[in-house]
Amino acid sequence: MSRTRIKICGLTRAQDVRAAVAHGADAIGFVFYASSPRAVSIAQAAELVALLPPFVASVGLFVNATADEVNCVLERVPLQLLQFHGDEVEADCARFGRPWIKAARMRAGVDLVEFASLHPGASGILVDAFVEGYGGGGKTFDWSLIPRGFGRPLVLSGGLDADNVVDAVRRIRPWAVDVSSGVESDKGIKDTAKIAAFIAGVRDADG
Ligand SMILES: O=C(O)c1ccccc1N[C@@H]1O[C@H](COP(=O)(O)O)[C@@H](O)[C@H]1O
Repeated sequence: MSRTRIKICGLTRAQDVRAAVAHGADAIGFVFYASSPRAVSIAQAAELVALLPPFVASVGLFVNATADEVNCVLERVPLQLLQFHGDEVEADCARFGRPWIKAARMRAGVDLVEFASLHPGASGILVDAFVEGYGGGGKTFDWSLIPRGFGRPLVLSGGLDADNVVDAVRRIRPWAVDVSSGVESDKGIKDTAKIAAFIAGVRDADG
């Protein structure tokens, strides 16, 4: 069984980037959504991305951004993966020539297979709880909405933390997990001990 990849999202400080990398994160997410308390400026993101060593991916999170807004970020920040977390359709996501993932906001009635079929070019489908403000709400959802044998790389997110991630990984066996609130002491401020415990939990579940 392959190792579950780990993305830590919503970083705003150099020490948090260093901590996530030191504890073994595979990817670091930067939020380019002005309404988020974790939003970073282009200049701030460029400085933080420069701290990443080889083989730790930089991910840019966007919510209903215009092409100009995304291109403006891409001109200054070397992002390896784009995460679209709003109401974007396939064409909105595919126009930048970069690998991308698409978030599904999960609640009763969402058909994940149908959702995924509408985003054939996505490298993976991220599942998050349906919350006001599009994401980063620290809220779990009913994991039984994820069909068995989903067939696309699945990124599990939404209210994960060190306490529930072991069970989540054992039950769902996602390609990757993504966490923001569950490793914070305050919005946008990560807690090194929580990052360490979260990553240890994933490794424990991987066995
Ligand atoms: O982090 C945010 O502020 C954010 C804002 C808007 C959309 C998505 C956002 N974050 C993503 O939300 C999920 C779940 O986060 P949490 O662990 O429940 O806080 C995750 O994929 C973040 O990347």
